[in-house]
Amino acid sequence: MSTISPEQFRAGAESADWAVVGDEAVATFKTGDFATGARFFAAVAIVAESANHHPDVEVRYSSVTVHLTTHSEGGLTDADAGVARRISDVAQALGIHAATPAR
Ligand SMILES: C[C@H](O)[C@H](O)[C@H]1CNC2=NC(N)=NC(=O)C2=N1
Repeated sequence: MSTISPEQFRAGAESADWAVVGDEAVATFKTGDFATGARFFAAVAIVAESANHHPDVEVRYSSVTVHLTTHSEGGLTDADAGVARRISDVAQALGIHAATPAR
């Protein structure tokens, strides 16, 4: 699997939640409290396991930040775009909004 451009990632992720920063895509979800963050992380983990593609996740009291990259390729791939789309879908289903990424 070869790496993709930021534009290709954004097209695949189909969501404005994500910013491309260097070799990774990052989104911060405003969960509001720790219990919601834990529930959201559990849903992210299910997505990651089913895709066999795992993000780095920071769970904080009122937000969860998700970092996606393909370690084996050293950059963004279609796997990252696909997992990003599914994570954004899960957030929407849980009523969780992303912070507007810095462009
Ligand atoms: C053996 C296993 O399939 C690989 O280690 C997978 C697991 N999850 C992964 N996740 C991410 N983000 N990058 C990878 O290269 C990767 N590789």
